[in-house]
Amino acid sequence: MYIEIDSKKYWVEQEGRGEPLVLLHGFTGLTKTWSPFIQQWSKNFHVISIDLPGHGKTKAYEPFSIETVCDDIYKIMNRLDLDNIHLLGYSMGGRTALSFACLYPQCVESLILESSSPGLKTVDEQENRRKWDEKLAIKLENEGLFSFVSYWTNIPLFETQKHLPKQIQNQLKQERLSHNAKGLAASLRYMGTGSQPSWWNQLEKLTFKVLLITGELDEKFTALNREMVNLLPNGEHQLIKDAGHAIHVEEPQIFGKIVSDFILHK
Ligand SMILES: C=C(O[C@H]1C=C[C@H](C(=O)CCC(=O)O)[C@@H](C(=O)O)[C@@H]1O)C(=O)O
Repeated sequence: MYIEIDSKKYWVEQEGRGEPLVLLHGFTGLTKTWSPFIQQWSKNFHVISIDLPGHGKTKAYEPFSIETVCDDIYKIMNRLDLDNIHLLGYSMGGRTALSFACLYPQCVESLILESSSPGLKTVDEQENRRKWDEKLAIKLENEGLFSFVSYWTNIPLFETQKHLPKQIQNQLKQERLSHNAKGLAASLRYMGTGSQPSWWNQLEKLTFKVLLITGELDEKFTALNREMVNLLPNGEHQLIKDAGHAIHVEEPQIFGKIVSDFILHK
């Protein structure tokens, strides 16, 4: 279904009954990212998946920011009459979920972050990252989606995905190719890692349960999350053996159970 927020149209999918579990995909992902888990999770939860701006069926091309997207998610929650949500985000979706949790902590029952971060600590790091994301956005606009997806699929962060069955790799590639260059470029410019606030100093204020999940082969985000968990009053970090950045793709059985058990307090 579409939910109109001001001039934007957010694509939102819902399944199941119970406590609300809101799912936010990563860069180049979409609601379909979560398809393998919906049947399992919707047995116990009211699962809500949202296409973030620049992705999937959501139509929101004017300038936005991670803060304005969080404001929109808050409005979507109100439209759906949702109270305290369990919020799960992967990578960019995790940065968005953590941003929402810092801006609207009263709305969050629990937070699950897969391979994500609170942003960059210094202004220099943010500026340098904005330049990197801008170069990527220009690459997208100049070379087109197919060329960008070929590049993106081959960045070192996703090296572990090369060991996945070809069918899974192709499915991922088709998901990335289902977008358009303009939307992904907007996402890089307006919701890139360098464009968001740093939430590092807010982590200690988050009193609800927070589960951090990283793959042991994803050294960068595992190191970041080891630092994050020490700042969270009610946090835990699960390290997934032999997995890289996209644990939900590489170890779906383990990932699906970890999320269910965490929310059900098992
Ligand atoms: C390459 C880096 O940053 C990117 C890595 C992951 C994020 C993401 O959402 C990727 C999802 C996917 O393609 O599976 C992305 C983001 O957070 O926006 C980052 O740009 C890095 O080394 O930080």
